[in-house]
Amino acid sequence: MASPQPHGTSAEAEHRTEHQRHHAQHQARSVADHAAAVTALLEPLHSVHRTEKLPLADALGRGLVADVRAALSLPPFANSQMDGYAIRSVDVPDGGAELGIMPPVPAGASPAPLQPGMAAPIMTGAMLPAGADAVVPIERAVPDRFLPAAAQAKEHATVWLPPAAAGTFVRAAGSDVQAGATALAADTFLGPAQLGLLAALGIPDVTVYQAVTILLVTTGDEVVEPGRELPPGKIFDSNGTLLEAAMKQAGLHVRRAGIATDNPDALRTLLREEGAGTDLIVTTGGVSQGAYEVVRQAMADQPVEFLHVAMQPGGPQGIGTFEGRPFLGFPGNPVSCLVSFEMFLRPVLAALLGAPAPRLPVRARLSQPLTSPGHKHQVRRGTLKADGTVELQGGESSHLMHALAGSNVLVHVPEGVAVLAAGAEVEVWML
Ligand SMILES: Nc1nc2c(c(=O)[nH]1)N[C@H]1C(S)=C(S)[C@@H](COP(=O)(O)OP(=O)(O)OC[C@H]3O[C@@H](n4cnc5c(N)ncnc54)[C@H](O)[C@@H]3O)O[C@H]1N2
Ligand code: MOO
Repeated sequence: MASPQPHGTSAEAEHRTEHQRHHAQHQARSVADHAAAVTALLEPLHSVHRTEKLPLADALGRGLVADVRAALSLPPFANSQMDGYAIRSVDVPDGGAELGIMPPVPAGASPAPLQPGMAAPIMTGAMLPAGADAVVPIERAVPDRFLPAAAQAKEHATVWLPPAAAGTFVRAAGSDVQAGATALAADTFLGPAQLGLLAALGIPDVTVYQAVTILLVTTGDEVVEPGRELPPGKIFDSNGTLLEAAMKQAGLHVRRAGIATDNPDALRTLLREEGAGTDLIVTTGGVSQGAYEVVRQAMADQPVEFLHVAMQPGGPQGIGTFEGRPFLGFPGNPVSCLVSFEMFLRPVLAALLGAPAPRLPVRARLSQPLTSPGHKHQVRRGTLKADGTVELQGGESSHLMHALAGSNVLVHVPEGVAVLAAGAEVEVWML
């Protein structure tokens, strides 16, 4: 957390030194406080006016708007967990018993009640006949094969079965979910398992939050589209592809507007024209202290704040609205902009709209020591191994795209921690 702003009477404030004033102005905002600011900016997206009803398969990766109650129990009826014989457990004493055989019960049938002293051949998933309370798997029966229909049709066909306690290999009605229970809570992320549950409950479509549409603009006179010629002093645009892919993978809709040059008027025109109909503008670059900070310049007359978050990488950030449209200005370094997305945009949208899914935080042990600026939350990149150790990839610098590409986790070193030894436990987020 950021240290509290100095306060006191205005007379006391006047006595503050120039240095103190300068320091207060440049005090970094904590990660939590910036996440709260991003939440406040995007809160309007959490609205009943931004929901839609979709067939299940189209709702993959969205957030559920309201609780879903189970209209039926799952399983809806007691059924067999094995191919075998349905019995009344009291009919088979400890030493086993020879029982008469009733007509078989295939899955999908609604069987007649089980007569006392009889066994019904039953298939996995088939409804247990009334009166039956246990199933003996076919391989424990003698004979251990189902009789052919003709033999079974013969009168007095019998099978020897060992005893089975009541409930053996029976899947009780409602053992998964009870009718009337909350099957899924509002804001649940809808992955395959959640959609599968809705299907199991017989629900064909579901009300979800609309996908967020983002205008993504990368900036910089030095940045060239991949595939073009690379003049001296220029670099290829990696941020555009990196963030577009991250956003798409998170289920967001992305509109790319090419690369904006370091001309603020051109950038304003582009944001105005391309931003129409989008929920959020995200830019990369042009937010720090340089002489040609195009994003800062383009936002000069807009309610946009440029500040420093106590985080490395991803320290310089812009936040506000451009002509009323929510705006986030991520820093230009590739790792910085991805970390900004993972630290702010993904978790804030996940909390507001149930999607995208938040990153899975796990505890891991460092395989080597590290140092971190104690006054910042550091985000390193690493490889989580099967033995629960994490190996850092590359240093802390935010231009290390190759090291990022070799990583599968973000490694968190919280504010206040300056040194960690090999073997120290850290939180990592699975990418
Ligand atoms: N005097 C200061 N200088 C810098 C500070 C600071 O606090 N004081 N902060 C540094 C940090 S930290 C970062 S992060 C960057 C952020 O700078 P900008 O957001 O203004 O970004 P640029 O200057 O435009 O670019 C930074 C870096 O990233 C490269 N870049 C930019 N766009 C792309 C792209 N689309 N694809 C690939 N690489 C890109 C760019 O060439 C620069 O190397 O500022 C530091 N400076
Ligand atoms: O925030 Mo900058 O991202 O440290 O490199």
